[in-house]
Amino acid sequence: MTETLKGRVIRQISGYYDIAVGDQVYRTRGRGQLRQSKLRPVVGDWVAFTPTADGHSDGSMTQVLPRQNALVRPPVANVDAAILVVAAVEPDFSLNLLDRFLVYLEGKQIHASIYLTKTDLATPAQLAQITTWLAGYAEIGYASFHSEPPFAPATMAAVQATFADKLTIFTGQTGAGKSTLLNHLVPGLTQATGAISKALNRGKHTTRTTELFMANGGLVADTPGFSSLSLLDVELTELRDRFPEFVAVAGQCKFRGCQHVAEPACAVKAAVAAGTIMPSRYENYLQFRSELAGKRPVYRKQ
Ligand SMILES: Nc1nc2c(ncn2[C@@H]2O[C@H](COP(=O)(O)OP(=O)(O)OP(=O)(O)O)[C@@H](O)[C@H]2O)c(=O)[nH]1
Ligand SMILES: [Zn+2]
Repeated sequence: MTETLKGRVIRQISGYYDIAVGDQVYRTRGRGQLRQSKLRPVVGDWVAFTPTADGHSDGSMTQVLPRQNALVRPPVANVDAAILVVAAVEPDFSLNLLDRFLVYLEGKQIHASIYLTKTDLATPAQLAQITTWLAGYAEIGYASFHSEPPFAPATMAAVQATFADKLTIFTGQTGAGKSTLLNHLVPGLTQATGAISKALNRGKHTTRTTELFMANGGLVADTPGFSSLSLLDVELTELRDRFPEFVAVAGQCKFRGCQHVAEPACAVKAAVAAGTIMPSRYENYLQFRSELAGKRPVYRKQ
């Protein structure tokens, strides 16, 4: 009788699931009752499985354990942390897009850190403006990193130090520099990816999805394919809860259900007027609200 082990799906490829238990990786297939259950395993899932006697090939996965959270595009479960990669220029820095990503991640109970790329391409004036903004985000609780010149060892070490015992995703706009940054943070990552694809590609069609990499005692994932259109996945009345600095003062609003829009004696509006909440955050809140109000309730049917 083989024992049942618990591990974490780090890669899904051509019908196989690679499961990490510490540093050891087991290749498994989903089995009977798992196939019947509706819950399909994704990377990041904690699962139960029985390895074969040699421990390395064709074990069977029997159970997907409950998830703490799950991203849909791309599918990743049990995400602890996110590094939101934003470029200073090319593509242009956008507070609106930054807030959109943060709102999305807050919905998954993920408080992101921000990494500013392409500092070498920005003018000193642009950099000064952006770092002032980022100081405002740090006060909300969104720490940020940036490096001049790019990828300085001290900055890389500071980011790597956040990885331990966590699953961290790298997300952000296409072209912001996620993959480039990850290659600096996880040396050998490109080669490892190539080696895995080659080992599995026995002349058959190979499907690859997001993959988790072991780094500094944790797991990291690149997440390509995020579209800004899909980021506002929230009910209109719940949007306010995704702005931590609003939540922090909302207890002082006169009305319990205050949406911080037209209500009198609103502590959020008072804080914006006093300069303790960034005006751009409040403006983006209002803009997201009007976008959500204009949406047809396609998700509310069931
Ligand atoms: N000058 C400069 N170029 C950079 C920097 N970071 C990334 N790039 C370049 O920006 C381009 C896009 O970088 P990627 O790492 O592919 O961006 P990505 O976010 O992974 O993009 P997607 O895979 O499309 O989501 C590449 O040509 C990189 O070489 C930087 O700090 N400075
Ligand atoms: Zn209010």
